[in-house]
This record gives sequence, C-alpha cells and structure tokens, in this order.
Amino acid sequence: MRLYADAMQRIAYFGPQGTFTEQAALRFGSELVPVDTIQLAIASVRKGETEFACVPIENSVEGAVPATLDALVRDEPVVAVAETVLDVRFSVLVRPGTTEIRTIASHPHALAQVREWIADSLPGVTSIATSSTAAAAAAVERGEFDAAVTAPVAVHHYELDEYATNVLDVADARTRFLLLRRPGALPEPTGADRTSVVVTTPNRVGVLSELLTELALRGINLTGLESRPTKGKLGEYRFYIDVEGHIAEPRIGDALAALHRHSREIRFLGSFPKADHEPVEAHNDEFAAAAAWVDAVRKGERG
Ligand SMILES: O=C(O)C(=O)C[C@]1(C(=O)O)C=C[C@@H](O)C=C1
Repeated sequence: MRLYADAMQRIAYFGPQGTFTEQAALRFGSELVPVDTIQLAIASVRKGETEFACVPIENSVEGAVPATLDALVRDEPVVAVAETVLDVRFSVLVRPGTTEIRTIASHPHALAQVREWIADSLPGVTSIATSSTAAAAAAVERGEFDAAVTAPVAVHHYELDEYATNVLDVADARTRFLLLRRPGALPEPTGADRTSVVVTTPNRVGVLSELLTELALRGINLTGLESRPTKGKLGEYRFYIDVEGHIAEPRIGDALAALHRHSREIRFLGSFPKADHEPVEAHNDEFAAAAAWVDAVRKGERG
C-alpha cells in the first residue's frame, strides 16, 4: 500500500501505542503521534498540530464507531483522504504470574466482539470499558484490572503475557479506518472511490426516501447509511451516507447537489480510494454524452 504521509507529515492516531488504529496508521505514514481519544485525534488536525488523523469508523461485527461519527460533525470540517481495512483478531493479556481473572477490560467495540468467548472461557468475570484496547493493557500493567482484550501487537508494548490469542466470536471480523485532514485538494479519482457526506434533513414525510431516490436515479451504489441523533430535539437525526464514486464524477456531483437541496445542513466528508480497489460502474461516458447533448441543444446546435 502507498504511504500517504511523507516523513515530515505527522499522523495523530487513536492510541496509546498498541491499538488497532496504530496498525492502520502505519499503513499511511511513519510519523505517528498517539493521543488518548478519537476526539483528540481529530482535534489535533483541526488545530493544525498534525497534518492527519487516523481513526476507526466501522467494524463488521459491531457497526459504526459513534465517537468518530459524532466528532466528524463537530467544529471545523475535516475530510477523509484515504481508508484502510484491518482484519481483527484479539489477544487476551495478563500480568505475568496471574492465576485468577476477575475483571477483563477493553474498548466497548472490542468487548462486544468477544462477548461469547468471555462467557464461555471466563464465566462470571466482570467486563470493564476503557478508552481503547491499549489503554486496557496499560491499566492491567498498572494492576487496575486482571486482563485486557487487545490487538495482537499490544504484547510488544506492555509488560504482559498472552493468556489467549486469536480470540473472536465471529470469524473474518474487519474494521475500517479513515485518514482525515483539513479540507484541501481532493484525492484524484481512481475509478474505485468512495464518497461520504452527512446530512441533517427537515422533519417531514418521506425525506429519507427522497435522498435515497436521488442516488438510485443516478445508478449510485449506497455502501453505508448510519443515523445519529442531532443531540438537539428528541427524534431529530443526522444521516451519514457513503456511496461508491468520486465527487469529480458528474453523477456524484449532481447527486450531492440534490442532497444539498433536500437537507437542512450538509457536510462533505471526503472522496477517496476504496480500500478494496474494486472498480465502480460509473456510466461516466453516458453522463458526459447527455451533458454534451443538453449543451448543444441550449446553443441551438441540436434538436
Ligand atoms: O482500541 C483500539 O485498539 C482501536 O483501535 C479501536 C477499535 C474500534 O473502535 O473498533 C478498533 C478495532 C477493533 O474493532 C476494536 C477497537
């Protein structure tokens, strides 16, 4: 995979050292700055302390990462310029010499992915949420809990032993991560891109179906739809919409303009190459031919 950041450009990542997010960030660059929360990673980009931030966005078992969705709409805009997907398997780490496990700690998304394993292998153990998987390892090292559910690499960063490896309730679990920066020149279209926006709609009948119809009419494939409360009135939601294609393509540009018309607020979250590099059926030639025909008709050159 191409490194995104050059040697001078720093990437704030959801740490501390030994998180899955650190593994994802290493695919984008080498100047990594660990911070303790997703909010701080994104704030570091907003303030210009780092050029980039790397954060988790969704997991195939537990779904979207709410802290990331919420941080993306607060304050100044940031946009995704790349994504990567990691296979997820967990290790359970303990202090050397541990004989009894009464508490097990990790990030809520990690605990949710090993719930059945904990019930089967460590019945009666209390699960405790920490800010990240590596924060759980650090807390176990300090003696606060007995075991941590971590990324396999965490064992190299903390004075802990492997109690179990390859722990996972659902095979083939995967997490997608974004590389974010302040708005600037967009990544070039590659023919295998994803575009992400978040919209707040007026509260009226059929508005979500209108948004989706605008995509469907243009043959645009929806790859993600999440809702989060606006945190204002009960029942008011923001919709996070991921589609295949790049805003540089006419049909995507048209569709986003239509979403703008239907929305109370809209924020562009990026057009960037998809991690799977699977080409997208874009029909760009047909859109260009249609636009050329309208142009010619307007000039009186065609009927
Ligand atoms: O705590 C970490 O290690 C993370 O990088 C976060 C995170 C997540 O938010 O889903 C990333 C991948 C795994 O699914 C579990 C936790």
